[in-house]
Amino acid sequence: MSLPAPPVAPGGSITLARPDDFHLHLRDGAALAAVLPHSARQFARAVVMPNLRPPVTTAAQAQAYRERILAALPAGARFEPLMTLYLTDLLPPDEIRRAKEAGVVAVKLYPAGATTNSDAGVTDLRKTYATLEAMQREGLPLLIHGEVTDPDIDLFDREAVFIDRVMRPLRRDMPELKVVFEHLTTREGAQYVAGSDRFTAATLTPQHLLFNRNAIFLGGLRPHYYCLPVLKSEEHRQALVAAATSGSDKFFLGTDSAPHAAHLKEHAGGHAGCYTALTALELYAEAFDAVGAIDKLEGFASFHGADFYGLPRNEGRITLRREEWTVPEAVPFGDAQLKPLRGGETLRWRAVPES
Ligand SMILES: NC(=O)N[C@@H](CC(=O)O)C(=O)O
Ligand SMILES: [Zn+2]
Ligand SMILES: [Zn+2]
Repeated sequence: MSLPAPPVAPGGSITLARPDDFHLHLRDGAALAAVLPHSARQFARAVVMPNLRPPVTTAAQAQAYRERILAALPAGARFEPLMTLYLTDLLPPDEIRRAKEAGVVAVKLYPAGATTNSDAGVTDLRKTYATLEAMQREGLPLLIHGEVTDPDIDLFDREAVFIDRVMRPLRRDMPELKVVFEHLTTREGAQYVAGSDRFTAATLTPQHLLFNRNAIFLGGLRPHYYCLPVLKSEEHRQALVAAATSGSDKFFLGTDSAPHAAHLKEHAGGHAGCYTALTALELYAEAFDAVGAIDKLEGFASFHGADFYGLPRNEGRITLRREEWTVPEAVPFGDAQLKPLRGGETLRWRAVPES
């Protein structure tokens, strides 16, 4: 056990290599234009999720989406979108080579019905094995929303059951396929990944490191804390914090920032997703600082993910200052409003990118 990092005094700061976000929803059109500057301000690169309507299922669609993202960047911003394809039962193995040539960095598995815009997702992973074999050959990672959708399984157990029903058989059948278990939410998930070989890694979101499921219900139903996989109990949160701050290179930053218009979250059948891009690094800093591990943030945020994907580490830097500031309650989102997680609250860290 290493000693806790010394606390950073108010007004003090730490500087990190510029980080990357390995799990980000940017949407499209006016929504894309509204949220992209927030991510581009803090992150050098982001792995952009393909769950648009219709989903991004071909190399050509991924290239066109990448062009729309670049066109929506504020003047002078330096930000590289890393594109992904959406795995369906019908994604042909040939598309993998074309995707690789087009600069696509990964393929995303959404079990059909598991989350937002997953109706085109995979119904049985075995139907995709020829495509997964092509990915294994090309070294293209599979990113997994790891929840079973069986209605008989309790919502809070869906990740743990996924490990036994899907992850273990997949790892046995496709041992050298690179796999990222996205947005881990459980102790079982953290233990599974920590005990796996070098082909398996995981992303962790700020909300799952900072909050347990009480946050959804305290003082009334709070839809802005509702995302999928849903927040779990305190025991699980602590296991995730331990994994993130362990220094293990199998765990890295992926916000899963998932913007939905406020009126669609504050709604019967409210949409799943927390909007964290505006405050991402500050939220992670708070989670790491709370356990005296701010010195472990740089590896988690800036090195482990790039190393797993085989990308160069970033050149630029970003400073986190120990300074209080209040998160805006809402930001414009096309014709609607978007409510950032912790909107209206005071945060203790503030990110100051290098100009
Ligand atoms: N995390 C979420 O709650 N929502 C994501 C989808 C996802 O990552 O599962 C979204 O696209 O809104
Ligand atoms: Zn997901
Ligand atoms: Zn997501």
